[in-house]
Amino acid sequence: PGLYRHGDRSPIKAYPTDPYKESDWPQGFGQLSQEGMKQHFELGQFLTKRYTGFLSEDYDRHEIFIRSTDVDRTLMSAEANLAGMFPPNGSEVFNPDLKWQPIPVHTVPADEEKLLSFPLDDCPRYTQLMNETEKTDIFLNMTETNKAFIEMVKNKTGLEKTNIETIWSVYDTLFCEAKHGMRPPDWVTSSVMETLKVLKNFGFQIMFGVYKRKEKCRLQGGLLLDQIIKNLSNAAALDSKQKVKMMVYSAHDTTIVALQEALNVFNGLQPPYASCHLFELHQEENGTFSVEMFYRNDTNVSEPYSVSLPGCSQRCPLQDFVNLTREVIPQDRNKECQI
Ligand SMILES: CCCNC(=O)[C@H](O)[C@@H](O)C(=O)O
Repeated sequence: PGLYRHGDRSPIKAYPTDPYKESDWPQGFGQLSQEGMKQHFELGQFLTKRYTGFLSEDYDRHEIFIRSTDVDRTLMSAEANLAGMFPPNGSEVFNPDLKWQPIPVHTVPADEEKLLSFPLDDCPRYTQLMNETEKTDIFLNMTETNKAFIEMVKNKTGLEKTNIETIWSVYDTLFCEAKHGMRPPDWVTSSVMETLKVLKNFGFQIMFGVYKRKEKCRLQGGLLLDQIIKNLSNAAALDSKQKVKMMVYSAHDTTIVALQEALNVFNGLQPPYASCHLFELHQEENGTFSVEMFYRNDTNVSEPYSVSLPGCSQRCPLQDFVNLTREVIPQDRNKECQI
């Protein structure tokens, strides 16, 4: 299975005093840019190259299944990714002037999405854990230390309330504008961006970690990890009818963070555009199965980073992988969410 974040996009929104408005973006807010399309086309080429010999050269609908959140930027990222993975050759060409073939991208309506959108907002116990997180020393120190800075951002941006979450949004908007050559207002110096970045990453760290990580993960990313483990176990089952060799999930930065915190391998940084977490199931000589994980978060290096589950070797026996992750897999999430 592979999980990736969509590619480069326009900001989700503007802050009140932002000189740039939705009309300054070719497709408006929250939309995949051509840079984002290229990023996923390239990731698709990487995946096909990496799995040459495992996946058939030609697209085979029995071998790969793609699911995306029902959001334009993730649906379009998956389409660009598949254009990179499976350009048609020979008999697959349906239009000689077009090196592209349609490949299904599955999804579910946003209000029914429970696998790929995090944090899920249907869990009172998780809300309680987040309220408790905001009372921890580490959170209070972070907000106290940056009190004047947050106040300055509030005044400059015209935001009614500023907290760690809304700071994420200001950083995101300024980051997207800078990436697309839009000059920031004078108050946005490089040190302001650096502090915003630290606070933004802190926002990701507290989302599923820092305080009661395991319980937060049981209620959030553990749902996705449970599904991935089921995919791996089915593939390893002797009588495996499952022909699907690769499950691909097209999602968001918070999806990757939720999953990586459940695995206790999160590096504390927002996953970059088109970053990709890979699980590979390998069969050993003796017939047993092992899981290897990789995280491709830097396209300047040719190979993705190996990622080890804490307490297990990089090539982790499937049974150990299941045992070591059991504590973040919810047994009865509805019950665990009640307060
Ligand atoms: C409220 C906006 C939430 N942000 C998103 O959905 C983005 O896709 C974000 O998750 C990302 O990966 O950029």
